[in-house]
Amino acid sequence: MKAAVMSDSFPRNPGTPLAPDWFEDVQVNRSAAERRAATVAASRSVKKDHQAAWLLRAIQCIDLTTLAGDDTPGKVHRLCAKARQPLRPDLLAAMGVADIGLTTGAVCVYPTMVPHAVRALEGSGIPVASVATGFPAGLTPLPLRLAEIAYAVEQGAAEIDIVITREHVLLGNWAALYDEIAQMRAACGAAHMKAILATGELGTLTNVYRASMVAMQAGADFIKTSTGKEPENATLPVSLVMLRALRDYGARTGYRIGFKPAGGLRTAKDAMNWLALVKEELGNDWLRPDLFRIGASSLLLDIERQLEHHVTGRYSAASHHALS
Ligand SMILES: O=C[C@H](O)COP(=O)(O)O
Repeated sequence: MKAAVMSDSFPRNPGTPLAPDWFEDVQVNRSAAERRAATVAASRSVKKDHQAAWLLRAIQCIDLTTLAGDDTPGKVHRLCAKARQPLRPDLLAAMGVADIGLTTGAVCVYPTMVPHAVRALEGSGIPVASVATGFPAGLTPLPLRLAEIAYAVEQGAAEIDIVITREHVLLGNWAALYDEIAQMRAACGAAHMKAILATGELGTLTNVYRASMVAMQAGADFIKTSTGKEPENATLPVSLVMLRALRDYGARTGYRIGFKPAGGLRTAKDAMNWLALVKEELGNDWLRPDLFRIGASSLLLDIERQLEHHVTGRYSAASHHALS
């Protein structure tokens, strides 16, 4: 099946041999990370038109997601229609951006929903991302997890969001973690791989740094915080640690890795905080869909309401908006 692909505007991370000396001595100080994250959120002062421009950028970076047990082809079709046209044409016109072809960064679904999403997005250039590898817990045998990746790719997914075995991190079994992620990367082939660390289940920020580094050494194209199903999802301190890890990896190897916070990001203010954090840590260059995604099922709804308020001076009820 023909599918959109993530643009390869820079060389893809090939990975490195496992190098524990890049991370074993690292100890992350939680209160320092929390202080720094709070400073970035508090110092953010983007207003009016500038804020609208940032929210449009956030939309371009959303992986518009549905990962629910009651997903149906119809629901996926509606989600894809929203991905093609995330904002009402009158709002786009009022902001002077009717001609930019605004879409979300991708649509993210379960493997059996991939063909429906590929069909609904045909011709749009919007890639389909599929979770795989026994999402969300990842506790199925490795051959089945690899076969699931192959299935999703075969159905047309251009991006695969894998989950890691948390046990390997909690036991410090870096070789096992590296080996499974490297095999997953091989199974992805040309599809880009986002490695979900499920940071809410890794115990410490030091583990978050170490797991991030192993995932990148094993060839991850993106590192992603959460599945949206853990008790603690994306947080700013966790994201800060992951951004530092990918900055360190880039300094050592020259490769650029993408970052995807996901889970619990629901408000325009959340989107602004994460954009500000990425900008502060990595610069404006990183605020583009091939290096930054926000995984979210309901964030678009609030961004749409805020932009409507920006244009009209009024808020509409959430129920007036199509599925976001
Ligand atoms: O990968 C994306 C997440 O599953 C979305 O989580 P959310 O439903 O909390 O936005």
